[in-house]
Amino acid sequence: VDDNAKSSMLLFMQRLSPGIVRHAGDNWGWNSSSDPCTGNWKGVSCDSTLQFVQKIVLEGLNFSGSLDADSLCIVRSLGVLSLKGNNLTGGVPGTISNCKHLTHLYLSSNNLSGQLPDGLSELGNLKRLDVSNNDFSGILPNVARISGLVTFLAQNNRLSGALPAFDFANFQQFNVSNNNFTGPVPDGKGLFGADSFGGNPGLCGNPLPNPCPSPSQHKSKKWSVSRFDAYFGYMIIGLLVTAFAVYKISSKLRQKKERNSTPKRKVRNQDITTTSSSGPNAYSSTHKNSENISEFSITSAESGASSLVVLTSPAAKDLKFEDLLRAPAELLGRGKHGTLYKVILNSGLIFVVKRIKDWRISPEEFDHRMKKVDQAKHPNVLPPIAFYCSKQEKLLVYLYQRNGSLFSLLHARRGREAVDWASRLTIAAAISDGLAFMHSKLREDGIPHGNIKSTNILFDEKAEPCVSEYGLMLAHRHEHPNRSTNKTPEQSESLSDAEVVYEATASRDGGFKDDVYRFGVVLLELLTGKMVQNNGTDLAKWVNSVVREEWTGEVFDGVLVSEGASEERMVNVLQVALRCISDVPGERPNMRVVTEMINSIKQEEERSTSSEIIFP
Ligand SMILES: Nc1ncnc2c1ncn2[C@@H]1O[C@H](COP(=O)(O)OP(=O)(O)OP(=O)(O)O)[C@@H](O)[C@H]1O
Repeated sequence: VDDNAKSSMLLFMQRLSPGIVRHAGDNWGWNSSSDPCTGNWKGVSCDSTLQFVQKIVLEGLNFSGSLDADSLCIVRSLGVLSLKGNNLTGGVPGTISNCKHLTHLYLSSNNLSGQLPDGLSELGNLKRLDVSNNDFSGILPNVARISGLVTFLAQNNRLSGALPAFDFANFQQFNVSNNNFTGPVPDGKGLFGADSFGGNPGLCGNPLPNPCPSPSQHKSKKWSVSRFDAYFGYMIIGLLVTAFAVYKISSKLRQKKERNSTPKRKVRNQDITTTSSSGPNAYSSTHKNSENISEFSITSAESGASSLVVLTSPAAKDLKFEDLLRAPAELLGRGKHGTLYKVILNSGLIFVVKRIKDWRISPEEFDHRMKKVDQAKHPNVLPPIAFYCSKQEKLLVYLYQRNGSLFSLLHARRGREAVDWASRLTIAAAISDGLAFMHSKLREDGIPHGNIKSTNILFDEKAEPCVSEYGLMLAHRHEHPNRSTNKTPEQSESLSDAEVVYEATASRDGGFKDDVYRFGVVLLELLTGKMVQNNGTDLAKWVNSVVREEWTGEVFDGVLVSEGASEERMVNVLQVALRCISDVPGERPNMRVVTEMINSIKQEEERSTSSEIIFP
């Protein structure tokens, strides 16, 4: 066994049970002076040449450490790992995906916790996986995609979410009972009974006794939730209006004075018409023809008027705030930065409305940012359609994009073909082009994107990729770059991961460098096909460690490798990504340079594929 593998095994053992090597007797092996295959290391079995470790079986030994997959998976030949019946704690690291030759993984009856990593679903040779009797939670990675899996045991955990679409025809053992799974049981073809699925109150359908609700029942529930949200919005606005009316009557004089003393918005001379609404909210609306911008003022108890500002997109021509508020809203998601609703207007136009939370930005600055973003138009950047901003509430309207996001394209394929290399390269080039353009237009104003990630890369009606939510976050940090340095330690500790990344780069240029980092993570997602967690720091760390170990080939998505994508060009894109995710912001190239590099790789790809066409 080579020295590297041996020292990694020793490290793995040290983490599994700190001190065991020192305290166990001579019959234990596992020390640097002997060889794992010839030195009788406990639980280790090797191939017939005694050069490659094939099995590590350490069951019921009271080990109370953690599973160090980073070290273990350096033993490339490992096929079987069993750590059943110990007291291991912590999670299963995503780097378990590096144990490419694993066929049997037994981790049952420990105290392991956290989410099972997506890396498990990349173990394409796995036949038996047992994670039962632990404390795992969160959604299951799509282990159903491992075609040779014959055993999957995950009972007695706290796993949740929907079950992936397992093809039970191949299975010999299957059990997910006593978890928190929800939704329908995949078609079991009668092979597994209720004891394989029981104890999950949210699971339904055959072979469980509770049938699944029909789609119409489901819809009406969702509908009523979204209706509730819409009416809740009406109620708040209604209350504000009433409060304002009372306030107005009781202090007419004072209010008049206040209005006179409040600096007025500049209103151009042509234009103003006022209408009132008999809808659930009382509006007064003003319409400006100049610059194609309409403003609908909503009366509120706040200082000054707040308004729906409709921007220059032709899709927004006749958009009115009351239409938006009256239309049924369906909750699309609750992200870190707010809630997203899909709103279908009577006209058939479909919008999404983002209700932004906790953004300390003044209405004036918000107004300025959104108008600037609207003016800098690029085909690969989704323009905002309209916005509403008061002290309490910030709403941003975009056109609904029915072709989904890059995230769903890569990770929620639902039987679709995997995205090929040429398309990934095209997406990378288009997005970097859009970002480079926006950076050049908005650098002066200090408006970077702020939140680039694959869920914010959408495919428009022509299936062109475009980056959404440009300029949405972190504005206050650009305006006050020094604010971060005045933080107390307690304040600094309470920063989110995104803020920490940002804090590290806080300067006028910091947000743009932060965009480059996040774009680098998107490149890694395209190259590896892996999901991004923790703002991409995990993925970046993993890729860096694999590259350091000179197994660069291992980082690429298996489907790209089997498609025969050019390794040279994948490596070239990887090099761009690694520069983008440099820990030192000053070493990251700017988006213009990134675009040039990606476009030249794309051109090379196009040249080489066109020269592969053989003419008769
Ligand atoms: N204009 C749009 N059209 C269609 N789907 C959209 C649109 N904008 C966002 N989505 C999708 O809706 C879902 C929820 O979006 P949301 O922005 O709330 O989540 P997020 O991007 O994960 O979080 P956040 O932006 O707050 O960090 C995502 O899957 C996203 O791809």
